[in-house]
Amino acid sequence: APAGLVLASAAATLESGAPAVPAPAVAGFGAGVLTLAALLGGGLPIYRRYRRRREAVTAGRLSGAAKAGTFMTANAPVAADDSGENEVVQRAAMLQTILDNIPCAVSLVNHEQQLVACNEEFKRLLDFPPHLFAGGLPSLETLFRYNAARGEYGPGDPDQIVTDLLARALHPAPHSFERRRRDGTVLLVQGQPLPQGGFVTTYTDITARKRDEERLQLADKVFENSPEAIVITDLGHRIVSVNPAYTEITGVTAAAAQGTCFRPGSDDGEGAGAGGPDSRTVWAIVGAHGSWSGETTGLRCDGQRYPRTLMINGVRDPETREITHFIAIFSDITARKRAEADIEHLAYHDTLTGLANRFSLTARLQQSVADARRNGQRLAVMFLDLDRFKHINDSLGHPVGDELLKQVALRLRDAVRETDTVARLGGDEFVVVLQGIGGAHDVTHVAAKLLARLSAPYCVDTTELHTTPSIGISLFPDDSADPAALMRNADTAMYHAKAAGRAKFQFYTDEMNRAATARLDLERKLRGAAARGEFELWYQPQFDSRHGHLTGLEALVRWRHPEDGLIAPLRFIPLAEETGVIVEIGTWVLREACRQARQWLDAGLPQLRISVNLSVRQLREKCLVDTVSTILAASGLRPGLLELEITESAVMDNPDEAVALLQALKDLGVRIAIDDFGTGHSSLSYLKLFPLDHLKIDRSFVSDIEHDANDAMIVAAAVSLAHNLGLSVIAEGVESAVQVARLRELGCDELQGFHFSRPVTADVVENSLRSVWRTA
Ligand SMILES: Nc1nc2c(ncn2[C@@H]2O[C@H](COP(=O)(O)O[C@H]3[C@@H](O)[C@H](n4cnc5c(=O)[nH]c(N)nc54)O[C@@H]3COP(=O)(O)O)[C@@H](O)[C@H]2O)c(=O)[nH]1
Repeated sequence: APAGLVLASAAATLESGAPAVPAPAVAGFGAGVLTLAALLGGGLPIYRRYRRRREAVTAGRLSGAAKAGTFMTANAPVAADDSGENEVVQRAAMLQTILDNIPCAVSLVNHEQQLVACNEEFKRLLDFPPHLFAGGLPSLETLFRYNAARGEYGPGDPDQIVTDLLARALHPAPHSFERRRRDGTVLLVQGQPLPQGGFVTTYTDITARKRDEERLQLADKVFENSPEAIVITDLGHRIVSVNPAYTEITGVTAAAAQGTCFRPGSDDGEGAGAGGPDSRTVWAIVGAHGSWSGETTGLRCDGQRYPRTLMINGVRDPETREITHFIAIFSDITARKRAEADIEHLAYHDTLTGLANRFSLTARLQQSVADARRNGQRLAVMFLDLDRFKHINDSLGHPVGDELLKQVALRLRDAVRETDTVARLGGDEFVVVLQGIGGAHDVTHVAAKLLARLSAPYCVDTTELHTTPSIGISLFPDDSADPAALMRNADTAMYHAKAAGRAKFQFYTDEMNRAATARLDLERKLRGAAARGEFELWYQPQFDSRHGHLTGLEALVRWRHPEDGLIAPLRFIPLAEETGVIVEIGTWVLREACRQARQWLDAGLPQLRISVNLSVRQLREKCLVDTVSTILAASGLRPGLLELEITESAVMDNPDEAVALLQALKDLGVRIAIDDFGTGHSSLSYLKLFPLDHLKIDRSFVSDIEHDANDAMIVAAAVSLAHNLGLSVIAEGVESAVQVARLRELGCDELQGFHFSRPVTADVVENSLRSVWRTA
């Protein structure tokens, strides 16, 4: 401000002529002309010239605060033309105009913390309501309070905030900071102290700039931290910039990459089959269409190839819309490709052996049949099942079973051509599809080879294992032209190979098909037959060989089907064994035999031993001992009158378990007989351990005993063995008086067979018992 200029709080005071300017403001000035600045209207100082008069105050003129002996001062405006006031006013107006037109908000605060000037932008930008300015320019404190109350300075006690701000404003220092307002706008606040006290402050709306900066920072972060490689090239495809992911994927540093040509395609200098288009093609498409995306094969700096997904776009100048750069984004999809390959492998392969699974076998067989039809060739489907695999799995554990299956898979794969299909359907079932075969003879050759290779011993850990395959074979087009039927027919043939004694291969025939259909029909009827009450128990008497009296009855099941009539056990017992239905049937037999025996006793008929056959499947049932015990208790039959017949092969299959099981049954008080003795491979050491009562010599040794000296010797040896072990011996299948005599001579204790009686119904038994049933 020019020398002698003083700011007054209101021009009106100045122009009133009274003691206008507060003492401090005019201190040091005597009478004469002075220029005073008055704040008018918009808040900007208006400069006016005043002539000051000073008079001594006399007693008669005392007024207001003036005292006698002091001076009274009066200011009168000087005429404009005479003092150059025009120039000052013009400059002031110019200044206000400038303030109103500069693109930021401006405020001027004096040393008394009074807002003395501001522009319209100040009110607008800081969003001050008009009422704040209704009584002229507000004080700094008013503005601070208003702002603090509306949270402009952030959280905290508004009073405290205002106190702090006012204290700071008393000693203004140059400052510059950003203030983010509650509505999200960002102001750059810059303050500058004034030489005469107070300060001027500018407020610039930098919201857009900040947003741009933040966007740039974000873009920078994305660029730096993106897991995808980002490459920026110029129009000549030369690399301008790459991000760290690029270096990570390719092994090429940013410095080394810069200036080199970016190759987005699958470029293979040696012409090896890399996937995707080459770089020239990709750039040509980008040139024509502005962008390209797809999969290509990249090359790392160590020469290793990797699959990648890549996207290239042209970057356009926002104004000219001309492409100035290209940006390529790509990622290494090695892991994804590997996972996809694994998933695909899982979908089409058996996880244990790596062979084709059922799903892919079906697809491949369809394809093979189509090829064979087109080429006029033959094709063979071989269905393989491992004999005794279940036993190995159950007794040695699943890890051993799994290892065995893996070795079988390897042997199968090794034994056939690369073009043939080898699949595992699950469990121990395998299928081999032989393509382009000449005829049945070729297949016989392969089947014999498979039989031999798969029958050779296996070594799992340190255990030597033995298994053999049963193989069923069907031929295209001979047995069927339909892939599903070829599989079914091979399965049927395999079943027949098993039934024919295992370790065999068998071609499919029409008779097999008929038998398989009948078997399926029987199986369907068998399920639930016990619940429907279709079974009957018949009984065959057993006699003392010396005195001829009745010793017991063997209970034998019969199936009376409502449409098919009486079905013999040999037709349905093996099927019931295979399907597991035997457990349901066996339980019914046991319950019915005990009930009937007890009923005969209650009817006053002689006390008799009742024999019931137990199947292998029943022996495997965990609850067998409980079942027998419950049935005995329910019937009220004395346990000693029940004899359980267990075949020799059933106990010798797993003798260690059999010892424990037979002992548990024996502990119930029942008797135990070994059935079909001589047909299995009994170990003497085990026979000793089994808690047996009876040994039943198989009828195959009885049927020819009168002519075959070997049979007689076997029976003699069995009798001797049994007697030495303290067991009694019964011979079954006795059909003639000669056999009776011979068996008596050989020391058999009891006899059973058609010679005495065929199995008969319970009614017949009852009548016979009433008339004392004995041998002649
Ligand atoms: N698990 C069960 N198996 C049972 C049950 N009922 C029977 N079976 C078994 O079915 C097979 C055939 O039995 P079936 O047709 O009843 O034949 C028995 C006798 O009829 C027959 N037999 C008796 N004497 C003679 C004879 O002099 N000659 C001759 N050719 N056959 C004769 O032997 C069968 C009894 O055999 P076994 O049980 O070994 O004593 C048969 O294997 C039965 O075991 C059942 O309820 N559960």
